[in-house]
Amino acid sequence: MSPKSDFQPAAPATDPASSRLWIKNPLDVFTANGLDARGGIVVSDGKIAELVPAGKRPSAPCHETFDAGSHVLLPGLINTHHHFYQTLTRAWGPVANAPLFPWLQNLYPVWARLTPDSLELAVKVALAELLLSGCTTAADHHYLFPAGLEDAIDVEVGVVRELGMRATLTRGSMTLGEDDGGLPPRSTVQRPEVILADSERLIGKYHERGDGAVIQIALAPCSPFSVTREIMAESAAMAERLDVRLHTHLAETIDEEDFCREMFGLRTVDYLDSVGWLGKRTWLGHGIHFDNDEIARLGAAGTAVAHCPTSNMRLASGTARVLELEAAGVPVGLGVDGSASNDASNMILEARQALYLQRLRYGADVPVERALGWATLGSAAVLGRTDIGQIAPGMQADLALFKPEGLRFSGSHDPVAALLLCAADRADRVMVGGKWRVVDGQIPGLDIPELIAKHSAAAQKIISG
Ligand SMILES: Nc1nc2[nH]c(O)nc2c(=O)[nH]1
Repeated sequence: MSPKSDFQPAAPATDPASSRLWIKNPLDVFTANGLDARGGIVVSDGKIAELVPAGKRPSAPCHETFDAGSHVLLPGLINTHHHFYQTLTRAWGPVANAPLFPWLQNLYPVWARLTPDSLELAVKVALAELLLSGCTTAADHHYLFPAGLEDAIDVEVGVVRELGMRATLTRGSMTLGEDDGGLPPRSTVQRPEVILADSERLIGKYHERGDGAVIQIALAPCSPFSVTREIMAESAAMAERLDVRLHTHLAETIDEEDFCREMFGLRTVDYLDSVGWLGKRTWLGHGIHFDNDEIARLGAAGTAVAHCPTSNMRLASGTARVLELEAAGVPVGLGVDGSASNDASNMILEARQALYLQRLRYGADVPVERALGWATLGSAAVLGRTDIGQIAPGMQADLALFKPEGLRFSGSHDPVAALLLCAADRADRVMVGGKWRVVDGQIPGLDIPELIAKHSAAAQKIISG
């Protein structure tokens, strides 16, 4: 039976500061902080104005109500690591069974054929998929800038704004080509001065600071085997000067660890330290192969980790030591990783994967709520944000509402646990900054069949050359 709802579709409020929406009496709620919001929450001016305890009403009148009696209410999920462009190369046969290095070596020449149009479609598919899975903020690591696609990040900004999400767009880079002992072909690397100039331009043009930021820019030399030490050090210096975050892949595979030893004579964390990256500004994609001493050093430095369980299983990269990282003080969030190594952009399913992978490592008493915590508050900390990732007064009204209904939920009891244990894969409603961006499981205004048709054609073209 569908719930009774007196929700009015998102017409712009005449006086947004005074308009109050009560998302009322959810079936269940996970606030990520232990606060009681079983009576619902009040949204006003794009933020969470009030939590309503069980059995109570809001402290002041509300102009609208949305009856959430059949919804589980979560903070909007936050994805900390992706490569949006890779939706064009999902489940590609030649690398379906390959580990990271050969996977990359086969894919680089394909990705070198990206164009502004194909990137735009790829980003739209990735973001639409994320949004429909309850994700409200996503970080992307874009590191391919072939001729004609110098404005890749500008293209991404346009799509993020169109879908009404938040994003941390990282200006990736590759400078260490095959000829110099790196992994990527020469055609995919850029000159450092080009990278640095574009990075500074993007920060000046798009980077928003403070609560409610929609677009943030971070600097992201790709990985130890694809960049020079110089671009790592220069990016760190720019990040310090312009006060933005730093992102890279680190400790993803044993091949990478071997590369660092052979190329730099260092283990990965020593390498990170040697280029000025061991600090609070930095979050690392994957972060799997650390020894005890390295975990302690990362924790002391406040360096964060984006845990990407599905990709790590798909590429057989290893299992991140998430509980030990957190115990040492490392902020940990979740990332779906690029769609060529996941191959889904689904944040609620990623939380399930994280739960199960970490249970395999640490035992069945890793709670469901801990995995939801990585996908919300943990991920917010990884991106350096204190205004999202939890349901609390003053936070941005970024929310994901799931309906545990249908065959896969039939017979389930605890609604929050059921989201992960019964494999919820689609949100019914998603709100970003007080605006509904998913309504009844759909993105208003987005023609998904048309998007799939265009995206599939672009995917075919990039593979065919
Ligand atoms: N999982 C991934 N790891 C990477 N390392 C690197 O240099 N690029 C990638 C990537 O795209 N995915």
